[in-house]
Amino acid sequence: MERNRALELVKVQLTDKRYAHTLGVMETAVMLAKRYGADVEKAELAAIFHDYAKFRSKEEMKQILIDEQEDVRLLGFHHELWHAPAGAVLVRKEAGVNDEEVLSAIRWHTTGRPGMTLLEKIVYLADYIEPGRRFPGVDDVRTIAEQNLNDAVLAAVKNSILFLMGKKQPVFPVTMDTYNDFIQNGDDG
Ligand SMILES: Nc1ncnc2c1ncn2[C@@H]1O[C@H](COP(=O)(O)OP(=O)(O)O)[C@@H](O)[C@H]1O
Ligand SMILES: [Fe+2]
Repeated sequence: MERNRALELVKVQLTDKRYAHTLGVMETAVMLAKRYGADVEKAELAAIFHDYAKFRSKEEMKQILIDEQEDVRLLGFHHELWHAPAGAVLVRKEAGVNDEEVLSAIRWHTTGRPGMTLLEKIVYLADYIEPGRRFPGVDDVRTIAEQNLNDAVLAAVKNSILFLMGKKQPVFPVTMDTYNDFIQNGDDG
């Protein structure tokens, strides 16, 4: 799908602020794809659509997760986690995107997963470091992202886990599994 068409489809789904974030993720994902040899067009498309379902109702997202037999553990965690897998489903159904690599990068952009693909890492990291993001540690991750993709994704995963723990919030186990995967498998992860 052409970039402007994708942006048009996404813009109406989002608030202005979230759309601005999306543009930041798009630019960052394209930059990272060029740097690390990923498919630039797929990275751009996945980034544009990554938060497509962000403002859907809890009820709609929950029903999608049940219908599509997504990981049932998600239902026991914060609904913020639901927009990523629900988004992958809706982007296929409503926007007609059928590229599994693109859909998978949307699906895993919030939690990460063990054995992340290059495209999944790029979208996950772009979401974390896009220029509009301001949280403790993000500049360190930006610096690492200039050198080593796996190290940068690991740093982002670690920061996210520590951030949630700092607020005494539950951590979805797949993110812990992602952390362990990077630690145990290093550059193969
Ligand atoms: N493993 C996790 N367990 C629980 N909550 C998480 C986990 N990972 C991310 N979150 C929370 O989910 C929310 C959405 O994350 P994300 O999709 O990365 O950002 P965005 O707000 O840009 O959509 C964030 O508030 C984050 O704190
Ligand atoms: Fe998101």
